Amino acid sequence: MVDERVVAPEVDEAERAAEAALRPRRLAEFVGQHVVREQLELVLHAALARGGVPDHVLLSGPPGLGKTTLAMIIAAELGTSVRVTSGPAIQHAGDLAAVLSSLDEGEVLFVDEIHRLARPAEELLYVAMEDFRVDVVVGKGAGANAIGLTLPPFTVVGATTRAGLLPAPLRDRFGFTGHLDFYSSAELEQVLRRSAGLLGVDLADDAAAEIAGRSRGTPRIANRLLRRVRDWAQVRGDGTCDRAAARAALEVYEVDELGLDRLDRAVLRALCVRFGGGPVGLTTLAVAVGEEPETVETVAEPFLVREGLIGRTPRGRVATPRAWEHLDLAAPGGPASLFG
Ligand SMILES: Nc1ncnc2c1ncn2[C@@H]1O[C@H](COP(=O)(O)OP(=O)(O)OP(=O)(O)O)[C@@H](O)[C@H]1O
Repeated sequence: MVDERVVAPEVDEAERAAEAALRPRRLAEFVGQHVVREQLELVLHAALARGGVPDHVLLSGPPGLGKTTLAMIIAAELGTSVRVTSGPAIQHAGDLAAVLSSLDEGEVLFVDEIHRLARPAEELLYVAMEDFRVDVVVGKGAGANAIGLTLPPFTVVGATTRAGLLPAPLRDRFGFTGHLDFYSSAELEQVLRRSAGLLGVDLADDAAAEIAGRSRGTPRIANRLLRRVRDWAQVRGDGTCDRAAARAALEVYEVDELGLDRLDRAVLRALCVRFGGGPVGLTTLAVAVGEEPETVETVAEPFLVREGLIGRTPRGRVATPRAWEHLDLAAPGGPASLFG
């Protein structure tokens, strides 16, 4: 159930290509995130005016909000190319040394999930960021020798969903940190209209609003839902992406008006109906919906908490009045229960 979630904020390899086609290429096309955009624009344009490289950039925020897109945009704005790697892809410090020593002057090195770099690679990286130098070890055992290599200036763009997990020495090497926040519905509508144009989909305004409202503040989810609505319109409808098509398509995928899917609603319903609104412990709640506690905690709960549908207390999870309202149920002790 979890792997196929249409509202998952993560992406798999198959979807990457579809996403790449929808990526804004320049800052001016990047929707929303006004503060980060303006700050970045200053950093980049000042570097361009000086003819040097900008400070290293750290982008933090939940998945699907545009960190990779911004990294590509930074390279484009600087008129340079980008090398892409990620924390988990770098097994040994030597792998990172090889990447660093092959960088051309002014290039951007994008390190996704930078908080997942192994400690030796992390140390190598912050020395390289500070001094544009990397020590390459040649040979093995007693005969091993470290040779210092000077690197041409370059810019690291690091992306992380967990800025707090970055060790201070690495975090401090970033001269600019931008935090990406969830998008408003109006911003997501703008993302959707732009994507629809690129996909050749005729998207009615009310359909854009309908999809945006169910996209959990995340452009990746908005674009994914748009593709599902387009499919529905082609197969079941007459190709028109209007509000009726959007509603029907998203019903097929069990995404409700708030953007909750089947698992989210199962958790909410169990909490309200089976446990009378809680408090109930995570494990008990997970057993009630037939999932692992970790799945409930990492997949369903963050959005339910963010939406103010459930609360976490020291004694367990509790349903808020909004949860009962969303499920169309009368809250215990509420006015409706006096009569029901
Ligand atoms: N501000 C934006 N304007 C337009 N489209 C956007 C914006 N932000 C993200 N997108 C689109 O959303 C999709 C996901 O963006 P991206 O891959 O950059 O997210 P991410 O934060 O790097 O996620 P992850 O960390 O999971 O890789 C892409 O198709 C991208 O084009």
